[in-house]
Amino acid sequence: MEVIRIHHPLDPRKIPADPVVLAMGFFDGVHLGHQAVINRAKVLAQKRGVKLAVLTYDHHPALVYRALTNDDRKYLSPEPRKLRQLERLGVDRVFWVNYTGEFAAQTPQEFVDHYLVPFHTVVAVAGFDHTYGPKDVATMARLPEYAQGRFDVETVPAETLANGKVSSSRIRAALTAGDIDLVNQLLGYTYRTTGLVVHGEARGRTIGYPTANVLVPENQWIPGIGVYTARLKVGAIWYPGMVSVGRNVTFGDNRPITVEMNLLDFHGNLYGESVAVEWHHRLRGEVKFADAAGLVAQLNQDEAETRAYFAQVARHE
Ligand SMILES: Cc1cc2nc3c(=O)[nH]c(=O)nc-3n(C[C@H](O)[C@H](O)[C@H](O)COP(=O)(O)O)c2cc1C
Ligand SMILES: Nc1ncnc2c1ncn2[C@@H]1O[C@H](COP(=O)(O)OP(=O)(O)O)[C@@H](O)[C@H]1O
Repeated sequence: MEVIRIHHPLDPRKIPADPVVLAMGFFDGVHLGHQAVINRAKVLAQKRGVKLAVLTYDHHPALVYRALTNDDRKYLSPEPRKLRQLERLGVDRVFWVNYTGEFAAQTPQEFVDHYLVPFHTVVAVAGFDHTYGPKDVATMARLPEYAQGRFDVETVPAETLANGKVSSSRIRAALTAGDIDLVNQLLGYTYRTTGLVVHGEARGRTIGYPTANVLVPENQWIPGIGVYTARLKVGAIWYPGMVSVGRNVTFGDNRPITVEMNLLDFHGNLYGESVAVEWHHRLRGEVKFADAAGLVAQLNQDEAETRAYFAQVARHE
C-alpha cells in the first residue's frame, strides 16, 4: 500500500497517473460503517479494473475550528494502526492529507477541482453523511454538481447495529462507559491499545496477583473504569488475562487512573516491554474493598471468570 502525504496546496507531481476509485472519510476506528464504505469502493474498483484509494486526514478536523479539547488528542485508531487496517481491507493507495486551516478554507468546488480530480478519481465513494466542507453545501447529494461529469459519485447508506447507527462517536461513548462488548460489536474487531510496561507500587506480587502496569500514550482512548478480560501481546505472543482500569480505590483516595493487567499462568519480567492490549469483555466495575483480603477474594473470582471466558473463545476458534 502506497501512502502519499499531502500538504496544501497539492503538488500534482506527487500523484501517480493511474485512475482510482476513491473512498473518502476520516475513518477513526475503521469500524463496520467505514468498512462498508471501503468494501463498496473496492467492489467498484474491481469492476472498473482500477486501484482502490482512500482519502483521509492526519488529525481530527475539529482542531482547525476550535480550541483543542483533551478528547481531540485521542483516536480509536492512531496513524500506524489506521494505515494497517486500511491495508488489510485491500486499499492500494492512501492520500494522507494534513488537515490545515488553508486546506479547510477551500470551497467545495475548489476541493473537487484541486484534489478529487487531480487524484484521477473515477468514482468518489463515501457514507451518506460525509461532508467535505460546510455541511449545508458540501454534501454527498451535491457532489455530482461539483464533479461536473468528471467522475461518478456513490453514496453508502448508514450501517446500523444494536439499535443505532454505527459511528465513531457512539463507539467512543460506549468505550468511556466501559461497554467494551458493544464497542467490539460496532468495530467488527476486538479493540486494541498499545503501551509500555512500567513499575507500579510493587503491591500486586504481595497479594498473589502481579500486574503489568501499562502506560498508555495520550493519543489513545482507553475503556472507562472497570475490570475486563483481555490479551496482552509481548513480542509476538498473546497472553490471556484480566485487566483493571481504575484508581486502586481499596488502597487510597484520589489516585490516578492506571491500567493494570494480570496474565494467567505467566511468570516473568515485563518491565520495559512495548505491549498491545486487546480488550475483550467487561467483567465488572471497580470496587472499594475493606482490605486486601477482600480484593484477593474478588480477584480469585475474576480469574475463574477469565479462564471460563478464554476457554469459550478457544472453543470457537
Ligand atoms: C483484574 C483486576 C481487578 C482489580 N480490581 C480492583 C478493584 O475492584 N478495586 C481495587 O481497589 N483495585 C483493583 N485492582 C487493582 C489492584 O488494587 C492492584 O492491581 C494492586 O493494588 C497492585 O498494584 P501495583 O501494580 O501498584 O502493585 C484490580 C486489579 C486487577 C488485575
Ligand atoms: N502473571 C503476571 N502478570 C503480570 N505481571 C507479571 C506476572 N508475572 C510476573 N509479572 C511481573 O511482575 C510485575 C508486576 O508486579 P507487581 O508486584 O504488581 O509490581 P508493580 O507494582 O511494579 O507493577 C510485572 O510488571 C511483570 O514484570
